[in-house]
Amino acid sequence: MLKELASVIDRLEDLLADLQQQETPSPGRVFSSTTPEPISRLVNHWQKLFVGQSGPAPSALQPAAASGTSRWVEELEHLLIRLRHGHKRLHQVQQSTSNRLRQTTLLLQQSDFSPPEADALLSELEGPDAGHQEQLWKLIDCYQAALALCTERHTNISTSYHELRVRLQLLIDELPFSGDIASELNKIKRQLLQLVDDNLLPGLCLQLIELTIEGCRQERHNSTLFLAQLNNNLGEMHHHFAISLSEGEALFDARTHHGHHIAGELRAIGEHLVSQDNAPLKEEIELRMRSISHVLVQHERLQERERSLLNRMNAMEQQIQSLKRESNNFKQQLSAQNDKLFIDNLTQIYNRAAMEERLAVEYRRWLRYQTPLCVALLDIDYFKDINDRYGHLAGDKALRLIARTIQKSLRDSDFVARYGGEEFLILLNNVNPEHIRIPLEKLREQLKKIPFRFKNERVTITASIGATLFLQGDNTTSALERADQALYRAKHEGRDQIIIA
Ligand SMILES: Nc1nc2c(ncn2[C@@H]2O[C@H](COP(=O)(O)OP(=O)(O)OP(=O)(O)O)[C@@H](O)[C@H]2O)c(=O)[nH]1
Repeated sequence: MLKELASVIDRLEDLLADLQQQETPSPGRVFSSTTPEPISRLVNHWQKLFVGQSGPAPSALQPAAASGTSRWVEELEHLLIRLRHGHKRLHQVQQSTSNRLRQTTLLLQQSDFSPPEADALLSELEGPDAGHQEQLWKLIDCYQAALALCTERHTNISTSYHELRVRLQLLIDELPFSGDIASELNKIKRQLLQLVDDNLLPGLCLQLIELTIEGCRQERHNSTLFLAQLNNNLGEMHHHFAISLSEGEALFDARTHHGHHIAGELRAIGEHLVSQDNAPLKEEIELRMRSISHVLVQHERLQERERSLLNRMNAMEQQIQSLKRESNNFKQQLSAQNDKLFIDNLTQIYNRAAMEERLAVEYRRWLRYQTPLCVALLDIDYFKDINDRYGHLAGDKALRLIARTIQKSLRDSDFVARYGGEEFLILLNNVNPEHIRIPLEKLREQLKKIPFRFKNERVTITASIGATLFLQGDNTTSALERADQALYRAKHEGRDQIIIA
């Protein structure tokens, strides 16, 4: 992809150079607007003498494209700066990705658990520009953990099957793919939720790694296609432009030549008129007039060529417009993809990645201004029972409604993200430290009031909340840990309650 981007930049630079050259007034250019054009002066002169009209030269001789050119130059210069910047960033990302993946590869090669399919995947991973390296890295981590759990050859197992499944579900939510890849990922997620045999976990991890790589490949393919198309368009545009320029120059030369011819004829008429006033003079004039009308025919042909030149310039303008439309589409796709990176697939609220960013921002703000900041963890009570009794689809539906209710219950300036499977993180900024219980109680009550109905049964879902204010000397981890401990207490002291630590 870097290669294609580089050649797009090359083409744009060529085009820009040509446009800039054309923009500079020069007597040798057909569209120069400042230099009086010899041919238009001549035609004007000729019109005065023979047709009895004076005025500006025919419109085809006007510098029609001159004002448009400077606009193109500006736009192209702008585009070039952005492309060069993008090229540099892509290069840096590729470098860091390949370094990290090389480390991963080494790590996995050292493990004696990797089955033969893993080798094929590893060689894919070694490719220089695999995307989403963060998620791949985490998936490989999960894969290693799953293998360790299955073989039980590692004594210091810290991750349980349950935790691993929850981690994998979260990772799936973070993957920003759409279409077939997204539905395959959802299938795996469902399998994770219903998995009875934990020995199948390593296989599911491998499938996830494979899908992520495929997703990256598709993304790369789409970007490469776009760049190739852009490159083609620019190539075509450049071709038209080169033809237009050389045609313009040829036209100018031809016109100058014909201009001289007409001027010579006019001079000859003048000389004969002065020196003779008899019959042979009339004959001579007739002869010259025939010659002039021949030149006129040629002149009309030149005008036709000029019209076609203008048409070509119009085609170019349209191509630039379509190029702009394509670039805009691409930009929109990229920003949609970016949004997806921070939105949880199921609930459509912020995901954990977004939460990490926001928490860091709020923490820095708290350090600077010391306005009270509260972090709360909310976990749905006995959610496993909902899944077990009414099915995972019902569980999914409940999660969506719960997320929406939390969002509605809070102020716009507060922040909520899906922290884990049925766990949510809430940030309340600028709160009155004496009254942080009030909005959280209101939220707990509203969740309890949601009229869930599964299999015709009225079901009440409750939530436990652990919350804390950021205190002197805190960092994000220590505050989160305190909120987590508070949540743990809320669960163990009977659930459906709030503990503020
Ligand atoms: N339907 C559905 N279930 C999910 C999702 N993510 C996590 N879960 C389920 O949420 C349940 C969480 O169970 P536990 O961690 O045992 O907790 P719990 O049953 O809520 O019990 P307590 O938290 O102790 O009150 C598990 O059954 C997960 O499979 C999801 O995206 N959709």
